Amino acid sequence: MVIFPNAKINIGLNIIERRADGYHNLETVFYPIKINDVLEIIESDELSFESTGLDIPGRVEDNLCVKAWHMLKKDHDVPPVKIHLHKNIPIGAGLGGGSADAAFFIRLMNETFNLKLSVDDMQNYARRLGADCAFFIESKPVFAFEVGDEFEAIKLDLSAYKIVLVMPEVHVSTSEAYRGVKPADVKTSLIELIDMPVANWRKYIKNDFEESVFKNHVEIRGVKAALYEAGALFASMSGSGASVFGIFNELPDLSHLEGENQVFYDI
Ligand SMILES: C[C@](O)(CO)[C@H](O)COP(=O)(O)OP(=O)(O)OC[C@H]1O[C@@H](n2ccc(N)nc2=O)[C@H](O)[C@@H]1O
Ligand SMILES: Nc1ncnc2c1ncn2[C@@H]1O[C@H](COP(=O)(O)OP(=O)(O)OP(=O)(O)O)[C@@H](O)[C@H]1O
Repeated sequence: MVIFPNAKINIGLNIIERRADGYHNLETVFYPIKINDVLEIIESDELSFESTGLDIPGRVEDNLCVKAWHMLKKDHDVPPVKIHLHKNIPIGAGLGGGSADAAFFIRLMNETFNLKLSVDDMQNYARRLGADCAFFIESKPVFAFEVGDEFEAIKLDLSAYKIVLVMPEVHVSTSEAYRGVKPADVKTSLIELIDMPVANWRKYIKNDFEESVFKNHVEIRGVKAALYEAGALFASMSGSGASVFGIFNELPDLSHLEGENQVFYDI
């Protein structure tokens, strides 16, 4: 069976406090976008993993799909599978690609082997693999809090707009990005701000990672400025970077950015 894990963007990201376990409490809005990997599992005699498309750094045994299989195997009588992942979602982009693969792998195993896991069960498994992972079980727009794995549904529909994403030739490590931020409480929660018209977001909605990440990677700041110059109503880095998205009324011409960056139109 084949499934198509999708990426996310973060619309606003407030890092509120550092926790005793080293993680951070935050608030953000996760919004699913149409950049997809392709993930297939076939029942087999032994567990195997192969990938095509973008190179995935790290060892196969650390791939989140493989980790997800071992985690499920502990609690359920599931057979070995041959896993094929075609990787399209840029890595180190703040798009949650690895987390999406893991969550969609859990969904695929649940369906294929009739594990009868509820959405809650699957989210609980997903949270064990990464803070971002649980969102991808349903992959619907949500306001997220705690470490980014508790949710409140929101009615955010950006389908009337054109979303464009620019991925510079830079990778940003998530843990390094967290180390660069000084957590602070917020005056008005993002769950209220997100209800404003998109054209007002620029004034009020921010991503706390931008300040420190832009300091180390000026080219990312340049991409954000270029999106506003091209007419974006709102532009922001996603998650801990390096990708930057823009929300437009009409598709912009970003051919001047295409040389040094990968540009995804209408995602
Ligand atoms: C930046 C975001 O993408 C925003 O949505 C996420 O917070 C990152 O989520 P993720 O990649 O699933 O994160 P994990 O794989 O769980 O953790 C990677 C590293 O990020 C840091 N981390 C992550 C999430 C969080 N709420 N606080 C943290 O401090 C920790 O240092 C952790 O070691
Ligand atoms: N299936 C996978 N796809 C991509 N990376 C994976 C996968 N499994 C494990 N990883 C590891 O996770 C690291 C980061 O992956 P990912 O693409 O999720 O990062 P990101 O774009 O920064 O996302 P996030 O929004 O979660 O910060 C990679 O460097 C890789 O070593």
